[in-house]
Amino acid sequence: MNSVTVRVPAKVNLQLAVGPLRDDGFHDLVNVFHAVSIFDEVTAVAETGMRVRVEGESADQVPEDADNLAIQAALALARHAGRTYGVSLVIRKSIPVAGGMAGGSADAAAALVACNELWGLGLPAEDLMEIAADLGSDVPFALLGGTAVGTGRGEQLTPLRAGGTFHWVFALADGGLSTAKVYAECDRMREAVGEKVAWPRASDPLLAALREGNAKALGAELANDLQPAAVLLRRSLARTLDAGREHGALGAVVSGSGPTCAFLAESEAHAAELALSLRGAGVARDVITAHGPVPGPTVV
Ligand SMILES: C[C@](O)(CO)[C@H](O)COP(=O)(O)OP(=O)(O)OC[C@H]1O[C@@H](n2ccc(N)nc2=O)[C@H](O)[C@@H]1O
Ligand SMILES: Nc1ncnc2c1ncn2[C@@H]1O[C@H](COP(=O)(O)OP(=O)(O)OP(=O)(O)O)[C@@H](O)[C@H]1O
Repeated sequence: MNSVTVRVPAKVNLQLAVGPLRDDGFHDLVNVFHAVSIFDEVTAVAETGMRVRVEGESADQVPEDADNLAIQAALALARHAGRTYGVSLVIRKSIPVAGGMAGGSADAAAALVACNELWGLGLPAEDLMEIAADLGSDVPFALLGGTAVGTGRGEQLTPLRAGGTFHWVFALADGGLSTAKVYAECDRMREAVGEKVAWPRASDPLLAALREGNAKALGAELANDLQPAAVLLRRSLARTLDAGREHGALGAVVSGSGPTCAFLAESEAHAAELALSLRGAGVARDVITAHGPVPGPTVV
């Protein structure tokens, strides 16, 4: 085989409970991940050396050198296998860049799956998971897909069964937000009010709503501890979230470190209607609909 293409979804965080800052610079989390139907595609072609090219949505904002997470994933996999391998990666982006939807992590997960196949390594999922955790906190979930709760820095995963399909609307913003800066702002805001940071706990009502496939209950439980920091760094998000609520979203939340805002709808038709209203309200660069949960990286 000299070419493998993998399709990989974005994520939204249904609950992001941020605990205390650890000595290693990360925070302990309860992170309820949910993979949604916005996909990047990564094609790996056998070649000597390693290179990456990025096409599509905001491609100019993604590095095409060793900073690209997909190339880092390929290098880490080759190192793990103890051999020198070559690959040329082409990434077709649809997941918003630096949008809080783990686009870079998705590309890294897709590159692991594609290169494992291309190089005929046949490494088991556990090995890929280990490599993924070293690449970034969101990469293990990007490899898993579906719905799962992440603890530790988000890399220790327990899959969850969702009792149905949920329909989403995403409001994309102009420009991204740095994940590290949003976490730092969250710490600063907590310190400023002398908040004692509690150990993060999963929300039982949220997990019940997920199990039951109850969109109304899930909408009411969506929660993100990074949201106040993201809104402070990007004031316009307050208006975007308000617009979604005013137009009938069951729930409105910033996705991860933002600036993408996620709105839960009652049905596919309701999502289409809500998307139309949000476009009309002029509160986003673009508005797209999607559903979840969807499976993780898939060879196409
Ligand atoms: C905001 C989320 O996307 C929610 O899923 C993730 O927590 C971020 O995951 P990620 O982008 O894979 O982040 P990483 O590449 O692992 O870390 C980037 C930076 O985010 C901060 N970070 C990340 C994860 C975590 N549990 N605590 C943190 O404080 C740290 O400053 C870290 O240096
Ligand atoms: N393959 C990639 N796709 C997108 N960004 C990448 C990639 N590789 C490296 N990057 C860099 O990583 C930064 C963050 O990109 P990404 O799209 O993963 O952010 P994010 O969706 O906010 O991440 P998260 O939700 O995991 O915090 C970008 O600004 C870009 O410079």
